[in-house]
Amino acid sequence: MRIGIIGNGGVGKALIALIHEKKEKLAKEGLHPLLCAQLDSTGGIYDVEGIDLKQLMHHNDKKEPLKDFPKGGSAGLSIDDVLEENCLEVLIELTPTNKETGEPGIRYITKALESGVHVITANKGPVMIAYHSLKTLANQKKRQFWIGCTTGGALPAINGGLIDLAGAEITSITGVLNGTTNYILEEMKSRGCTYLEALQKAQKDGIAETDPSLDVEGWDTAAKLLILTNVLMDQSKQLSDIKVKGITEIDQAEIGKATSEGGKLKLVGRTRIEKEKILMTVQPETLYPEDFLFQVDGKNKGVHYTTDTLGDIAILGGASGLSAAAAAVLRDLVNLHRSGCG
Ligand SMILES: NC(=O)C1=CN([C@@H]2O[C@H](COP(=O)(O)OP(=O)(O)OC[C@H]3O[C@@H](n4cnc5c(N)ncnc54)[C@H](OP(=O)(O)O)[C@@H]3O)[C@@H](O)[C@H]2O)C=CC1
Ligand SMILES: N[C@@H](CC=O)C(=O)O
Repeated sequence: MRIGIIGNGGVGKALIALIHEKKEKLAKEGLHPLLCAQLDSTGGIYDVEGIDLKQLMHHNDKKEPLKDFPKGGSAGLSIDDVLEENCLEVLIELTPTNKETGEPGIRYITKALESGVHVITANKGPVMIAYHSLKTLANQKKRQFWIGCTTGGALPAINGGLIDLAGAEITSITGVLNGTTNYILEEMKSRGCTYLEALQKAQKDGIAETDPSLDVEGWDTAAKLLILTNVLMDQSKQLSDIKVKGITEIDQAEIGKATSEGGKLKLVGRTRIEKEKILMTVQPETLYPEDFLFQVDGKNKGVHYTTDTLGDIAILGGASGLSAAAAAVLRDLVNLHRSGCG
């Protein structure tokens, strides 16, 4: 399977390492990913014979830009240059999330699908802004569009909803969907860290967004809630339809109050139907032991669906992390292969 990757940040580098590490396991099910192209914002590498992953990992360890890779590296290499070669079967899109425009992700995904290339993305921007049109384009082109990493990385929230809740109507979605804020709140509670110390730790571990205000102001949770709602409840909501409050004003006193009441403060996203209207909120809430998501601690996340025919379904775990996010992208690649494509 000839693949290309756009983005060589935390997730991109972890994905290269994971594909290399899992080579034999993947080969056992007939999947042989051949990385033919990788791009960042300054250029990239194109090699139709397949980029040597070990050499690329070494290059990444030295923090050298892709354009300086000895075989096939060039400044200014673009997605158009790569797609013109007609070589790729799958494009993996890993550029930063832009919640206002969805760019550059929307542009890259559109170009790839138009060229008949399957797409996997971890980038929430294009999915929250243009999921239905991108999915329609993918269907028209008989190509696949996988988004399993966009709603909590390793947490199988969206694929679980799409595949395992098929045929049921989802009547509400509740999620603790952001590992960074969950981790910050727990560090503040259990270690008495300040908000800023805990945020710096999350940034050091690579789980905070490139722009961490997306995490702490609640926008990452809102983006994931929006994707789950639009995709699983067939809605066309926008970010502006969600009432969003983050954790930036939470202090030790509020955390202490929740603890003394036997609860835990968490950043919770909710979609529910009231009087036939969809209501969506993201805000800090105190959860109690009887809540499905009470046990979601540390960098973990969780989602709770109520449905008409399948009852209550909760999915918990999937701690945020670069390798975990890369593994969620690989999961989509394996499922794409299992579906008979590539
Ligand atoms: N980190 C995590 O745990 C998770 C991340 N995600 C999502 O995955 C995506 C990638 O995350 P992450 O790897 O952490 O992000 P990083 O910021 O670490 O990396 C982003 C990469 O995209 C490249 N890039 C930026 N703009 C462009 C452009 N216009 N054209 C080509 N390449 C570009 C950057 O290149 P350069 O270095 O040259 O600027 C960089 O290599 C994001 O959308 C994020 O929301 C999803 C789940 C979990
Ligand atoms: N910043 C996010 C990473 C994955 O989406 C998080 O903290 O969960």
